[in-house]
Amino acid sequence: MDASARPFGYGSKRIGCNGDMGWLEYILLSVRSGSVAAASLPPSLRAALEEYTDAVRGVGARVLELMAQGLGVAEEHRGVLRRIVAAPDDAGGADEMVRVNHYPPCPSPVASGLRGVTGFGEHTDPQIISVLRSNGTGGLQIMLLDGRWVPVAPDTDSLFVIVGDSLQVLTNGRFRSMKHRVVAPAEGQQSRLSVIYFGGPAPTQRIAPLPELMREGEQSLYRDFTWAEYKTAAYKSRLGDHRLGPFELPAAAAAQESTTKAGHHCISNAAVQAPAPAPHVARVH
Ligand SMILES: O=C(O)CCC(=O)C(=O)O
Ligand SMILES: [Fe+2]
Repeated sequence: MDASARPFGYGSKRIGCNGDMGWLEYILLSVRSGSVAAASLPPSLRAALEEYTDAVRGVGARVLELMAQGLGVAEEHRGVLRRIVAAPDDAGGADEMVRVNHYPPCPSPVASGLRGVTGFGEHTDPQIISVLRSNGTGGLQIMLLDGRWVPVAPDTDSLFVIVGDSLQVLTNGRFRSMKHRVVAPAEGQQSRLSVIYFGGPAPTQRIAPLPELMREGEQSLYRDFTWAEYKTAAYKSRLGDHRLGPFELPAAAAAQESTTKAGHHCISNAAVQAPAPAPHVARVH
């Protein structure tokens, strides 16, 4: 039976509340301390979730630090992005989630009642950073700036880092949140299993270009908003909507257009080979 994780828990086929469907079942868990979903988990699952989250949070934090460095942020401010995903509880706590997706082989598009074999429809992740791990099956695809979809080769030893919409805004468009989707395995193929950590900020966090990054005279491409505001808007939208659209100032559309034309390279959604997979990450699987 179809079910929907509203907002947390088990869901099947229904993604969100706005009619998006996919060939998958999933568990969506909030990892915020005191979250009802986490508190009601069996102790061993809760411990595994905490252990896994601690490990991938660390990877995400390191990647954010390297991104800040790559963007030329002075050494004493390198933690500026990382700290937004590590908001202390007295600041409302970072909004972190873990999602486990299971895509069984799809018998046929007709039997599934879906058009084609969409496992998870195209979308961008609204948060700051997502760290994804999967079993040895393919299916994940990312969209290049020219609109081409390219498959991400499966690699059980790699973590895939996805830039979220909020990071695009925090960097005033220097990093882009790119669309990704999952094609469900065909009949006879192995099921795909993925675990994704979503690093979001505290609800009250202002999402606006970081002053540490802005050049003299540079204007923000987005109007100011908080994470709570953006999350509410994202939950009301369809998966494939351009969710940042209503938050863009007119200059953003022009900037996007010119970068695309110039073939500017895009660093988001890169498959990142974990330097040396931490044993505690491996143990969870
Ligand atoms: O399951 C996957 O590989 C990706 C799923 C995804 O993009 C998501 O849950 O946001
Ligand atoms: Fe995603």
